[in-house]
Amino acid sequence: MALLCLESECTMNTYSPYYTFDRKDWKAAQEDSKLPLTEEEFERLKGLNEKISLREVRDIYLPLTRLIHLYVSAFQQLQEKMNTFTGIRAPKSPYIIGIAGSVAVGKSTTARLLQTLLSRWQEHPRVDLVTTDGFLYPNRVLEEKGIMNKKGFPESYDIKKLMQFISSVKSGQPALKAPVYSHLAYDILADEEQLIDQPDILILEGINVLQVNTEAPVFISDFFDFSIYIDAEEQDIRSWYIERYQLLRDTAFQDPRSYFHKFASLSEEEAVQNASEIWRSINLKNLMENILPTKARAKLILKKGPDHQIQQVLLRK
Ligand SMILES: Nc1ncnc2c1ncn2[C@@H]1O[C@H](COP(=O)(O)OP(=O)(O)O)[C@@H](O)[C@H]1O
Ligand SMILES: CC(C)(COP(=O)(O)O)[C@@H](O)C(=O)NCCC(=O)O
Repeated sequence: MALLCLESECTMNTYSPYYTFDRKDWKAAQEDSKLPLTEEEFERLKGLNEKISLREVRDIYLPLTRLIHLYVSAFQQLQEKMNTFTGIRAPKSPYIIGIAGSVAVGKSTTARLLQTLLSRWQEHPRVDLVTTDGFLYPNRVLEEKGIMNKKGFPESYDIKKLMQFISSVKSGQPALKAPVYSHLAYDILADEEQLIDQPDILILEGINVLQVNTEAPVFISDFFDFSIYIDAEEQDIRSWYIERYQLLRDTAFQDPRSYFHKFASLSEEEAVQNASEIWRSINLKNLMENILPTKARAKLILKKGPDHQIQQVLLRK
């Protein structure tokens, strides 16, 4: 059975650079209607984010991982052929997937979902996930630079360090270490590292991964084999940001170690006001100036509706 619908069945403009699928077309990409996930596996996925619906996993994310699996298999076969052609037994180079989009659009949920689903294939069981927040400058440096209110903007990242890291991963280097950011501490954790040791697939997730800089000779995305931009209407993302902030106020902010502990006792109304202000002055500005302009650079765009359901999938030809 065809994995993707025929051109005539798809909502497709023949001369668009994208194949455009609505939910129905995308769903048709499934091999059969039953979910090839065990109860236990689905429970594990629910553990990633209890708001994810089984229907969404079955209709959208499973077909998506099947598609990515095709790309990874082709990549792995090409690597083997190249090794035969060159006679060089080069270290195995991981398949790298970038996931971009606004703060609060659902990048980390999607990344964790894809990590879990992609690792079910025996051809690529080792799927690592790195988030670019680990490459933010520590608060001390951001304060010195006077850009504490610019967290997430291009200048707040140690981009050289991120370039060095992604280039080493792609070269197949073993035992690499990625720095770790804590949302609780709102800072880099100086005494923690994430070990990345020649995975089959590396997912790099972050608001900045498709950004380009006219002064740099190479960009992060030059190392990507596949890239995804998660898209949604601004007012929807804004309300997801505020909802998440309210949830954090009731949970993580209650922890005295939390950077935002001072906001734990805010009233409902004050919390909404505070979150709206952070959204307006930092995250919305960053979305408009630096994130949204990178959308067209992605291989695949997932367009979400107000309930987080994917309404449209655009795949670059
Ligand atoms: N597929 C989804 N279904 C339901 N809720 C979701 C989904 N993806 C994300 N969310 C919710 O949206 C908010 C932002 O998601 P998150 O993955 O943390 O975003 P990001 O990593 O882009 O900041 C969270 O509250 C999360 O629970
Ligand atoms: C840490 C972030 C910059 C996201 O980083 P990413 O992993 O996408 O590189 C963002 O979640 C953030 O904290 N922004 C600052 C404004 C705010 O507190 O929402």
